[in-house]
Amino acid sequence: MAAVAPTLARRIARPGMLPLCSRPQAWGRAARQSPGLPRAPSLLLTQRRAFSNNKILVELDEGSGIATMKLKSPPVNSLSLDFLTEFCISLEKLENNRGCRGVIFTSAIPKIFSSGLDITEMCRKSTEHYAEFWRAVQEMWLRVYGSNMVTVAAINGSSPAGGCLLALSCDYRIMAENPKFSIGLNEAQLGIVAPFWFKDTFVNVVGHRVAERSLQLGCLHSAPEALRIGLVDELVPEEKLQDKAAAVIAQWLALPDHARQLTKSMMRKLVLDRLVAHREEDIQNFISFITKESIQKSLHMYMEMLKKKKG
Ligand SMILES: CCCCCCCCCCC/C=C/C(=O)SCCNC(=O)CCNC(=O)[C@H](O)C(C)(C)COP(=O)(O)OP(=O)(O)OC[C@H]1O[C@@H](n2cnc3c(N)ncnc32)[C@H](O)[C@@H]1OP(=O)(O)O
Repeated sequence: MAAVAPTLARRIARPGMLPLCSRPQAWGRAARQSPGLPRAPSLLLTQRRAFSNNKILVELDEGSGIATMKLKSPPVNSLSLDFLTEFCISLEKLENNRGCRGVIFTSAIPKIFSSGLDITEMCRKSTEHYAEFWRAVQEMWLRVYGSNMVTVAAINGSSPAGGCLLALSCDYRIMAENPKFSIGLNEAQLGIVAPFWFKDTFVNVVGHRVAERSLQLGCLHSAPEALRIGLVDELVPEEKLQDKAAAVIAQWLALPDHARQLTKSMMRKLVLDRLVAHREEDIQNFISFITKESIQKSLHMYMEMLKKKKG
């Protein structure tokens, strides 16, 4: 962990402190600026503001109000505690900026959107570490799924498990039309189980039957198959992905914010409230599950398999 990171991590994870997501988000937050006429972002003569931390590059186009969060944590954008902490801090900055109305999540790493939760964070660590890590995973989901902003995933690479969850939590998913890229909640293949809020998010996107089959088999779907089952909304050539994402956001932002935000809140509130109400219990469930010797063995074997595949 980088020198500064434990402090950042504690900001999110310290018990007794208000978690960041306790601020009202899609439910009960004032509407953002009035949208005005829809404008194509590329036609605007506007100022771009950029900020970054170690793992995420953020660029905000102040004219269109659209930000891009580029995940940049080599080799595979795995969602480590440090990464999740930096992600939530960057997203909070955008949430607090009333000029920012939409966010595109994409990757700066070729061929990989995100490889999901960092498996090493779940192997042979202390109970305190597991609690801190899992709270950060919850925080990422609560923030993205509950965001007032329009969120679009521009999926420019493979996106298993936690990477898929990030995409599923957005309002719209556009994937590069490369059949080698895959996406899905493949937890079962690792011998682990997607928690109820991963499952609920998935069901809300693809429906119960498709989700059940896909989750039980731990499927990773190729980009064309992901489109067919509704896991992503459209496929575009990779070079057009960012422009398409900006165009989609501009279209969504053309509607009055309060109507869109209240509708989003109505659609997502039940699922969000369920985790908020059972957050500590969910952390305890994670710890009981992940500390089982059989689960640790499964994760170890999976990591070995990844290494063998390489060499
Ligand atoms: C009763 C119910 C209770 C429920 C309680 C909860 C239970 C727990 C729930 C946990 C939910 C978990 C969610 C997850 O996200 S688990 C992670 C799933 N991710 C994967 O399966 C992806 C694995 N990775 C890959 O398939 C490939 O790496 C990938 C396609 C992403 C890239 O392939 P590529 O060939 O380009 O790169 P390499 O495979 O060589 O990988 C490079 C190095 O990166 C390491 N790596 C890859 N993925 C991860 C990862 N997710 N975490 C940590 N490290 C990762 C890989 O080992 C290589 O490392 P080395 O260079 O050191 O060998």
